[in-house]
Amino acid sequence: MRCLEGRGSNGPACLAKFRRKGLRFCFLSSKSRVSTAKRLQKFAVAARLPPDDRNDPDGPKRRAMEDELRDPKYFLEYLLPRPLRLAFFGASAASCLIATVLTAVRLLQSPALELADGSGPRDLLVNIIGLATFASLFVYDQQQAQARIEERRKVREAQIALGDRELFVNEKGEKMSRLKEVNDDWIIRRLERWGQRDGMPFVGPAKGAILQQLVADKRPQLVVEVGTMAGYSALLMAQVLPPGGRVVSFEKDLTWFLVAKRFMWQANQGEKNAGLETRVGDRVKLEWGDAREVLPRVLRPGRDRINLLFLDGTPKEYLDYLKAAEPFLEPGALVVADNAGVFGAGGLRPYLEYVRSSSQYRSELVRCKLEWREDVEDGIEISTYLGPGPAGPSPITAMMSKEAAAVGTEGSGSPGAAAV
Ligand SMILES: C[S@@+](CC[C@H](N)C(=O)[O-])C[C@H]1O[C@@H](n2cnc3c(N)ncnc32)[C@H](O)[C@@H]1O
Repeated sequence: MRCLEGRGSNGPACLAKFRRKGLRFCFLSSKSRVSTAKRLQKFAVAARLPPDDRNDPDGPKRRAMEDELRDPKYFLEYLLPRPLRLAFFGASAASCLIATVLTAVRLLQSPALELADGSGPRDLLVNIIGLATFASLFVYDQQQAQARIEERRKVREAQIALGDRELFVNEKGEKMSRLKEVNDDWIIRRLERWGQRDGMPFVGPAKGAILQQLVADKRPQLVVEVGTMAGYSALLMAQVLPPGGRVVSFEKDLTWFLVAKRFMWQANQGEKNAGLETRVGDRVKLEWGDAREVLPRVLRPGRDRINLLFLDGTPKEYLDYLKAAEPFLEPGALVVADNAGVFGAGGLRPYLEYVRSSSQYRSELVRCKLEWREDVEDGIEISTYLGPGPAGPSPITAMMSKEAAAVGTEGSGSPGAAAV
């Protein structure tokens, strides 16, 4: 916990100290076995992000730096090399030009014949359109590249000013700059700054601390997450996994999927440079697609047993995610649903009714604040999967659950075994 509280000025020193002692992550104390909602809530309050970014005179520079991380063009650039794009546009424009000239020459040589059968003018038009299209794409790409070069220059300057980038002289004596060794903590701090500034729906440090504590206690071999976004929660969970553990995270939005891929890659660099064999980013496997369809295809029946399922996608789909993942849940697995407070009476209602009334789950709400907001109450629903039982809740249980929700007694879920 000291480690989390010290994320501001003394955070790196604190983390280095823990690492020297061979600890991957450290919480308040080893005897802190967090099992009750109250304890988890206390934990969340203590882990709040220090106000190191508020009234920051370097704010504009930080924004310039982080804009790099938000622009999807950069992620496409990262995956699709520009030389290939230019070669394709250039070659296509050149072949259209050649075809245009050849068709024009043919038309000039035998105008009567070509005009009679109609193919000459049509070919000429098609080739001219192709030429115009590919030439425009070529020029547009060049212009975009110039704009990006300029933008990157500004980003580099901002990174140097903020200490994220260092200057060095290469073998040829040229002055160069490079990003400092980055690792998972660096990425997490960056994402927290971004999240706080723009109110991004990352799980945030307070709920993130609860999540980490659950993972640290549960020691899961397989964590499945629905809703990766930039990979903030996936990285947090990966940091505290036991040896051999992995996180499989599903994201349906391609841009976010690529963003998260890049962050996972970056998160590995510090550890790679330090010569470490196992890296936090490697423990996260990202899957692109709607989790409702992709999850049952990606996990192997009988082999992949989920020990912790974290749901943070579209609220009204939570029940579908759970149903898709249920055949893979290990008895005793934890199912953690974010935003059970803010969406408890809305999109999450069918999900909450299900886990609170089903005999297959024991469920409770851990109240906490919404990420980045001290004035908005939220909560995480933590349900324990008890194993396959009778199909679905009894009508009485379902009715009691509905009544309880109607009078606003949302909270400790009814242990299904007692209710049936
Ligand atoms: C609240 S954000 C997740 C934040 C992330 N867990 C974190 O704390 O950093 C929700 C994400 O879920 C994704 N999503 C929504 N519905 C999904 C689905 N059916 N399958 C996979 N991803 C989904 C969205 O594209 C979005 O990126």
